[in-house]
Amino acid sequence: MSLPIYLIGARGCGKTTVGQALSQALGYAFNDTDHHLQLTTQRSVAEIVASEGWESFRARETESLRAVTAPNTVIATGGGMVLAEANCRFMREHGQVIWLNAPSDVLAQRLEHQPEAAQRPTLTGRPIAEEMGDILRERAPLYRQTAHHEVNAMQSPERVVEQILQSLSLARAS
Ligand SMILES: Nc1ncnc2c1ncn2[C@@H]1O[C@H](COP(=O)(O)OP(=O)(O)OP(=O)(O)O)[C@@H](O)[C@H]1O
Ligand SMILES: O=C(O)C1=C[C@@H](O)[C@@H](O)[C@H](O)C1
Ligand SMILES: [Mg+2]
Repeated sequence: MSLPIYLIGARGCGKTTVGQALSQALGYAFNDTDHHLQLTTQRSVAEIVASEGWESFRARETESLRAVTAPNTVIATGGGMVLAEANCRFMREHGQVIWLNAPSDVLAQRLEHQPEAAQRPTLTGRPIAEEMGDILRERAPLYRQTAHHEVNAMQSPERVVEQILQSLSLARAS
């Protein structure tokens, strides 16, 4: 039995895309806190935020994190999972945490190409490039502190998977 692997990072860094590929490479299950929340509530992120507000969404995502945590599972987390210190502690204590790091202009470009507005309602009300700059300034220290390993998420998803596998086996050897 192996510990879960949590992928953390800002919107658009590839947690869902890379997480699915990583789970296949390892023969692990895959789960995603945003998808879990959608399935259990039958509502999108935008709908939950519109009816209950961000604070309620954040409480629900903490529950999702706990619900999807299982051995031999790759878990893609919501971009704001690190905002609650208890979530950061929980992930570090229960598994290996990987930060997929990419600069805000790359993230903004990906999100402009594939906005998925139901999954990603605006966080600040500002244009996407500015929003991602603000969000990364606020959250980069949290991603950095929480992660056991940081991986450059500007590479192809296949390459990101390889780098994660490398970090994990290096970690096991040390
Ligand atoms: N390494 C990559 N290179 C190029 N494009 C990528 C890469 N990873 C993801 N993408 C693209 O970026 C977009 C966002 O990816 P994805 O949904 O996996 O991000 P996410 O981190 O799960 O975002 P969220 O926090 O909103 O769930 C998608 O269109 C995806 O195809
Ligand atoms: O960055 C964020 O705060 C978010 C990212 C998404 O994964 C969703 O969890 C939600 O849209 C909030
Ligand atoms: Mg995702």
